[in-house]
Amino acid sequence: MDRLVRRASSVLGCPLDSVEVVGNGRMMAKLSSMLNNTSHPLQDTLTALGSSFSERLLHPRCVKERMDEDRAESTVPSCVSLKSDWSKRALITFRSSEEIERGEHILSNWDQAAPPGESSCSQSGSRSGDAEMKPKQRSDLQEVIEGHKMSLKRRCEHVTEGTHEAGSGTLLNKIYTELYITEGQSEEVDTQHEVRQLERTSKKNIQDTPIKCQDIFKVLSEQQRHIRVVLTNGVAGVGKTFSVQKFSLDWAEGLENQDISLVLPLSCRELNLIRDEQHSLLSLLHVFHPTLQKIRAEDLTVWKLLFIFDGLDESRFSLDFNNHQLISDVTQVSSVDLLLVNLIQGNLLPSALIWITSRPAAAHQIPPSCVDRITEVRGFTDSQKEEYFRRRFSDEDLSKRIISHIKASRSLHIMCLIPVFCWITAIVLENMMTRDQRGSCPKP
Ligand SMILES: Nc1ncnc2c1ncn2[C@@H]1O[C@H](COP(=O)(O)OP(=O)(O)OP(=O)(O)O)[C@@H](O)[C@H]1O
Repeated sequence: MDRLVRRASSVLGCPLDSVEVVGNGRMMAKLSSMLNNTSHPLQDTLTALGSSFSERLLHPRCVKERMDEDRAESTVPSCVSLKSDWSKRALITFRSSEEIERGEHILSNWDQAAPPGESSCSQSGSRSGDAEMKPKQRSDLQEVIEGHKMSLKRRCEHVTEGTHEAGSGTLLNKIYTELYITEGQSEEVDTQHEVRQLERTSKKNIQDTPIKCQDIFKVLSEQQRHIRVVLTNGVAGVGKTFSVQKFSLDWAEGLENQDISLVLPLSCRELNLIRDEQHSLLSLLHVFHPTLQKIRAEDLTVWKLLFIFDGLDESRFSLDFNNHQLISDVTQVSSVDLLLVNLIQGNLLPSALIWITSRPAAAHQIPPSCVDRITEVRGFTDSQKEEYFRRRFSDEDLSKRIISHIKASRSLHIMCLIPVFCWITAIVLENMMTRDQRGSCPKP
């Protein structure tokens, strides 16, 4: 760190005892190695971190002016903060997650630009203590991510349907059938008979924009901005939890959304169990994802996280988005509903992605101003229904018979729009068609 201070003081043109650099450990290691690289001045890289940042930090004259200005205003700027003996020391702080993230990004690009096998440290001929820490830290973090992926894979690869014991069920990938999901949602309140409602839902509207489950956080057109919060609606049994499970499994298996560092599913029903407890966001993660015990508060601010709150309709929390205490520190202990509100509003971990699933009647709990994309799980199209039964039964003849039986019954065919009805139908018809009960098979 001394070495870093010495180099910073010479680049900033300030006396040695007037500079102190504090911040995220990984960032420090990076800065340290940059400073050792004389061919890559600090100014260039820090300038890229943003104008307000660079104005305050970079130009020695600005630093001096800011020191005087800030002393006069006695306010603490976002990047250069003052200690009580400010007249003597400039404290350079990487405080907000955005600054750190932007810095990390730029610095890692810079790392990649270096000739292979030639780190900034090796160019200077020596390694600082901080820089030596870096690979170790990085591999520790990578280990945590890999451990979490393995644990999530174990949790998601088997599905439990009906009254099966948890974990005893079938492989998700064997029975998972693609669902029809659209961007936006149907707004009208339906007063029709349920079967009629389903019939109408099953007819595709030309204005519906289909979206794949794995793409819900992707910017898909030029008009769209960064998608931080996604709210997915869908009626009972339509496949919201299955979608969450498939999304998580694909991530854990390294197939989709690999730009996300950690996918963190949290079932609202399970969150209810700690409704009366006090937690910090960090301790809450430790409770539901014990493999993450090793992660530290600063890791949460630099990683790209995705929190999934599945089944908002089952939540017993009262989420008050208008009148609440502000929480921005992942170690601050508070009630769980406060943590949820601050996370969803972006006060806590502003760069974290949030996915909430809900039955339509409960979705209004999230203010539209917090939501960047609404999607709706609509169930199975006709071809997806058939695909479902083909996947479910390895006996091709049986699946053919079941499909033609369903097609022959208008109401059964319509009801199979909802996957849970497909499951019930599959169980009942398999039982009737495979046992010697053909005579009692329900007539279409
Ligand atoms: N994509 C799918 N592929 C195969 N089966 C599915 C799929 N989606 C749902 N199912 C079947 O439907 C059942 C209900 O699905 P799921 O639990 O995901 O519904 P949900 O929308 O979360 O319902 P709820 O609102 O009641 O929680 C599953 O147990 C499974 O049998």
